[in-house]
Amino acid sequence: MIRVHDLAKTYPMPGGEFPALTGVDISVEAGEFVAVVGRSGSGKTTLLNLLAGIDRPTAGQIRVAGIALHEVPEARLAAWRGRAVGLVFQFFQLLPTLTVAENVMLPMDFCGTVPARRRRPLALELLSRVGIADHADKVPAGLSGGQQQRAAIARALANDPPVILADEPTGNLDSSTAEAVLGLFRDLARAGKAVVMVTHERDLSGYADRLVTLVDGRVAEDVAVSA
Ligand SMILES: Nc1ncnc2c1ncn2[C@@H]1O[C@H](COP(=O)(O)OP(=O)(O)OP(=O)(O)O)[C@@H](O)[C@H]1O
Repeated sequence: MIRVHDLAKTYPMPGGEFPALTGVDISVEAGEFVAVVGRSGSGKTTLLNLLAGIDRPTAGQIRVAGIALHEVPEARLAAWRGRAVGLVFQFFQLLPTLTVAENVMLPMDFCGTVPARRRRPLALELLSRVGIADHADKVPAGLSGGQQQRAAIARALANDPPVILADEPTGNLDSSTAEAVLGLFRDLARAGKAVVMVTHERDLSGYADRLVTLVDGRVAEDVAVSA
């Protein structure tokens, strides 16, 4: 589902180019949950943004959900992303003036893949899947942090994308809520999604399948997580 080969990303800096990623090789299959760890500045968010087609690589190959992101024109990326990738962020990024159900329906409205009359029932189904159907008609501010992250995960699933990318999704949650969210990602992988999560969580056993460690923009380690 994800194939990255010899990927590089440099950022222009006053003194020259800064190499944020160099020679990165990573593969993620459907049904796999891969955690990406590394110190601040090691390139984790840069990698996730490249996988999401939010940013473009400087060099190398990056194939995600059937498309070669290093080749495809920028204009096609937004439509591709809406169907192929579900994004989850540390601070949830729910729209505060919409209800939780309306937030989940937004990607459906944007892509038009779900017929209009099916959107709310599907949003309620997804909210029930993440355990917060009772909160569908509240605005996000009326929910706890963990509940807001569940809502954001439901939104990421709106168009049934094969790939879920999460950037520190537990970074703003207490430890028991964080474990529940990790469990949701594990279950999504078991249901066939390819899940890549940037994280500072230390103990991923029982959740992630693989741990990729970035050091200074390079893959220092790519190992199975022991159960
Ligand atoms: N737009 C940019 N312009 C210049 N340098 C950047 C830009 N974005 C990131 N960088 C640099 O690239 C490196 C990698 O950044 P990145 O945000 O990917 O790291 P990270 O591992 O996600 O860090 P953190 O854990 O703090 O979020 C850092 O040194 C950062 O300063």
